[in-house]
Amino acid sequence: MQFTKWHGQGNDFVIVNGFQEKIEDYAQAAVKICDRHFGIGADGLVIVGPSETADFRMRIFNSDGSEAEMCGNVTRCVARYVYKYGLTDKTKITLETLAGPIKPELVFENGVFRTVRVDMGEPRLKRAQIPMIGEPDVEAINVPLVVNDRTYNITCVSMGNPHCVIFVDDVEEIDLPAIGPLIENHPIFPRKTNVEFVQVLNDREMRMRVWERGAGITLACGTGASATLVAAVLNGKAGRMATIHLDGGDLVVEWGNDNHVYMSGPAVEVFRGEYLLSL
Ligand SMILES: N[C@H](CCC[C@H](N)C(=O)O)C(=O)O
Repeated sequence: MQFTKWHGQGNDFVIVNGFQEKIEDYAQAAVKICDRHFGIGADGLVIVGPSETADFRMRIFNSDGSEAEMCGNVTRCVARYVYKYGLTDKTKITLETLAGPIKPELVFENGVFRTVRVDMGEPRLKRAQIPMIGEPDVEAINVPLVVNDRTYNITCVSMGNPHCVIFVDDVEEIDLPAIGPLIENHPIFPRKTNVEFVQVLNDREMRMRVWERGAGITLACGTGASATLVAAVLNGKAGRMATIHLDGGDLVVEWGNDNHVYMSGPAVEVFRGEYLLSL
């Protein structure tokens, strides 16, 4: 199976051309391919294939085999991938995802590629939309969640996938491997959740570390950065545009007056190759 390996600020993915490659069991393939010792190694497997409603359909599988509704970092990589490999000559594309249509745009300056800006769509804030248990039409903004006798004030935002955002004084003090999975798998989240710990530096900058649903600690999370900005605005902690400093690099996120969230950042192809194991 031919593949190409990309990353968005260190959040890395194997991208497969679904027009050419046929994979029987995506979940099983994701676990094998994402294994960093017995496989290629990645945070996720992404298949780009035909769509009846958009330019392409993008399916995202976490390294544990679970399918995610959306992934921000790989959306930037897919936009560059389809353009670079001649699957399209458009610089503004629409991707069909389980989170709805997502619109990345390749930004060039004087003919030189600069960045990818993604229309991530609108944030969903009602508990039923996250999803999380509780009054379905009520939002969860700065509400308490008790985990191991410690209370965390959480703000939940869906970007098509669920995010639990927690503001803290010092993100470096957070024992992410210990607390991340407890919140990811908390019974209040029927489809689990991604978990973001955020330290506000000023009203235009935040530091964020993430425990991702189905993948654990990653170096960056595009939907998580988007959810972080929205949560910060809702809590009066930042303006509607900010730089999110992640372990793997920075992402710039803006919550537009059209209620769409826009995320900008790089996309890098690291290598391409042929995967030989039977899937
Ligand atoms: N683990 C996430 C999917 C990948 C999201 C992240 N890598 C991003 O860049 O948005 C989930 O299960 O919702």
